[in-house]
Amino acid sequence: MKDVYLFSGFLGSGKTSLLTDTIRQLKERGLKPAVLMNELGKLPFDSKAIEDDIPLKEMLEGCICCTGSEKTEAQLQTLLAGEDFDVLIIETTGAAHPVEALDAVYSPLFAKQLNVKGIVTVVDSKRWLDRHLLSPQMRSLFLEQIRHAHLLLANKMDLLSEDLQAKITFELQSFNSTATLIQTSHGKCPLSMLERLKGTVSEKKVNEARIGEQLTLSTRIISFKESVGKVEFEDWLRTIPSTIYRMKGFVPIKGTKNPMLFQYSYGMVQWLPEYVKMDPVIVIIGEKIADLKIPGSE
Ligand SMILES: Nc1nc2c(ncn2[C@@H]2O[C@H](COP(=O)(O)OP(=O)(O)OP(=O)(O)O)[C@@H](O)[C@H]2O)c(=O)[nH]1
Repeated sequence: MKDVYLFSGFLGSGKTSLLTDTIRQLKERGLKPAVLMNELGKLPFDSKAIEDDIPLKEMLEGCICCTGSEKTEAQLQTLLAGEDFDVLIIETTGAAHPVEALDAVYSPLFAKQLNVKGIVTVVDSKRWLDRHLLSPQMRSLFLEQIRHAHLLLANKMDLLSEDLQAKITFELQSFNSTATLIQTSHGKCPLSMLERLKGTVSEKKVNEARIGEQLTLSTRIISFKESVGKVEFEDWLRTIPSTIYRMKGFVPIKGTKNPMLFQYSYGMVQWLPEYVKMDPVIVIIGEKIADLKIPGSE
């Protein structure tokens, strides 16, 4: 399994700085990184920060979550098939919702090859202090990126007094008390902090940190043991909590030759026939998903 890190954070928060420093540390350890970068809101020279020997896929026309997951899947497949690497870093655009970016990475096609370690959100500490100046939509995105992080970097600490550094750390921690938080300048985060992330996916159990009502986004991969009736499955879908944000994969439906392609997002369901016999596996992304009983699975 290759470790995958998703770098999230508002525009200009320090993601590229984190990326270049992480690559340096990985190389020092003799590990080979690969990078998937999207260029929305970026200047083309951003990718020049990545040295030539690093496999790099850029998504110039848009962002990882809105160019369509097929495209991301294709990019990942090309990387997996054609490049030799140990660790994949995905730098999302500062305008991407981390749930959607995560969604693009969790294709059932390579669920068993990629070990998604988690979302690392870089917070522009000055912007945190000035968040009331953001539009409601942008503020909400900014807060979502922080809320869903598994590791939070309170960055640009060099620009703040000690009092403000303490204030921000306290505020961020109370906003997302499940993430590990570290103070950084210029995105300098020890590799060990990244490696310590437990990963968000497990076939058997779900890694879900729970403190009070605050939950971290988590993921489960479900393998089906037997075919299910379509009506039965759709009845079950009507019972699931609204904290299930996304499901996708291949469901073995009674009476069909191959498992059907299944997509679920925000209550919307889509079924498509599949002409190739794919593994009957779905990926679920959401909160409070540990106790879900899925028809047809164990
Ligand atoms: N003073 C200071 N400047 C920083 C720090 N981190 C990043 N910067 C600067 O902030 C600017 C944006 O940093 P990047 O690393 O490019 O941020 P980014 O999140 O990749 O930016 P986008 O790709 O545009 O979203 C650059 O000019 C960095 O040099 C920091 O900790 N302190």
